[in-house]
Amino acid sequence: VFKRKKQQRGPPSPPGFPIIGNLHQLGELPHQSLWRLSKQYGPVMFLKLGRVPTVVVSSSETAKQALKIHDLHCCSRPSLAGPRELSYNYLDIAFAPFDDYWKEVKKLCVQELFCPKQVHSIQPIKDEEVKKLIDSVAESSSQKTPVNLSEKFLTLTVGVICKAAFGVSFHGTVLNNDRFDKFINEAFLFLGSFSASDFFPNGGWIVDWLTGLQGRRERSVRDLDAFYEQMFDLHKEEKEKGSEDFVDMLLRFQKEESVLGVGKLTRNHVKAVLMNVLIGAIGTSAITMTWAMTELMRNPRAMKKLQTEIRNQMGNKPMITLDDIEQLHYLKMVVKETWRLHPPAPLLVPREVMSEFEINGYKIQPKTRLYVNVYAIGRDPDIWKDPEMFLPERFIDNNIDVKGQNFELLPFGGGRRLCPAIYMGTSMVEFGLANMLYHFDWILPDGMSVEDIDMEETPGLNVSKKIELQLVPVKYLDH
Ligand code: HEM
Repeated sequence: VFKRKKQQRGPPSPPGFPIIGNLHQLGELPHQSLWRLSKQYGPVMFLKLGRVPTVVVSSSETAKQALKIHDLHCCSRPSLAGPRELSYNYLDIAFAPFDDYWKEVKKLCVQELFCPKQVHSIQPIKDEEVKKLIDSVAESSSQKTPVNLSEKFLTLTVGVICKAAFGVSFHGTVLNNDRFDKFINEAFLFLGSFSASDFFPNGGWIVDWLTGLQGRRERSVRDLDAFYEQMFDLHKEEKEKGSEDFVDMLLRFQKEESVLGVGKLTRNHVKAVLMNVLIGAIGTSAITMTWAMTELMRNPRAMKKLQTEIRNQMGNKPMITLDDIEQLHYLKMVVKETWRLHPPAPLLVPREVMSEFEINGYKIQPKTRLYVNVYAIGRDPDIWKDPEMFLPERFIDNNIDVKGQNFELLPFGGGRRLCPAIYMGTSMVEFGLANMLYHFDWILPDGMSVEDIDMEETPGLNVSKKIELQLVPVKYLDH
């Protein structure tokens, strides 16, 4: 009787199979499959993913309960094979369990690495990188050829982040864009893709070994390690004197033993944090800019309104500044609307429950893996009128922001695990978009109509547009 009563108190669960449980229901794009399942089983759902008990919350109310009210019960991270290897055994911020080391290192990075002062200090780097982007797009516009915007946005963020992190440009070095894309894509795959050992902790590694996944993962760790080492060398040899970059800062923390109450930082700590910076910053920002441009192309009214706002603000000035960006209110609404429909991390980063708590009266047990489906929340018709429509104006009369306090819009997550670089990420996205829309008009390649724009997504920790966005730029000549 006791057993039955306890079971009754658990959240509703779709029926599963022995051994694999509900694994087969995840599909290629888990955030979408889980969204569909939540319509049937409700906003708190229990799944057995292989051996792992998992709870998915899919409404703003239940997200608030998890991320705010019960945050302290569930703000650890599960132990996963890819993240473990790429973070040198959890020496990073994003995948480290909730402990003293994580608390100290996150505080340090929030205060020094990702703070507004730092965002302002890297503005000259952004100006330089965006100028390269404008010049290369202008070349395509004179030849009337399409530009691969997914790739261009990635190049922009890689350029900015590498310079900000390592103090050196990697343009023209052995670490050219092609190779870097490959690194990043492989790393993303291993951080997000679910490997057998993540669901079958006792024997899954055999499957990973047999399928070759383990070998690929080890190669990816080796490649990235070699990359950090090369960048450290370049940093030592080439860096001009000047402002402190992320590596300078991390090396300074390494020397100041007293910075961390929990011990001295090693070279591997520095690499693990840099992994978070690279992976955290590059994909997310480029993905957002690409989706925003895609939605604007499908909504010419919003595109026109945004370009008019930017061009009125700029007059004939050649360079967009951070102060200009602050005046672009419609741009900010467009970015929020993009995040509502296309959150780059639609299931955030998985959490692990540390002690028992309840959501909607359902008991959640320690060691349960917890996903917050922010993709489902962004499309919830109880919160958003006409959720499938791209309508930036819906943000005019409300104060909904993305800082983790409005549980209907959570592109950066919330609670103790909130993304520490919201300002840095937002300003990167707004700056890149504003420049592309100020200097160019955009048309679809010959023979393509708005209905042909593809909206398919790629799987992974960060979900991007599957088919790269190709558009033809037309130079705006008023300045
Ligand atoms: C458009 C830009 C960005 C988006 C949408 C984004 C989104 C996110 C999300 C959803 C999480 C997980 C939150 C959770 O589990 O509740 C996260 C965590 C994190 N992000 Fe970002 N991010 C962005 C930019 C950045 C940048 C620029 C950096 C670093 C330079 C960064 C570094 C991190 C780190 C270190 C964490 C781990 C926090 C923790 O576990 O305590 N992110 N981000």
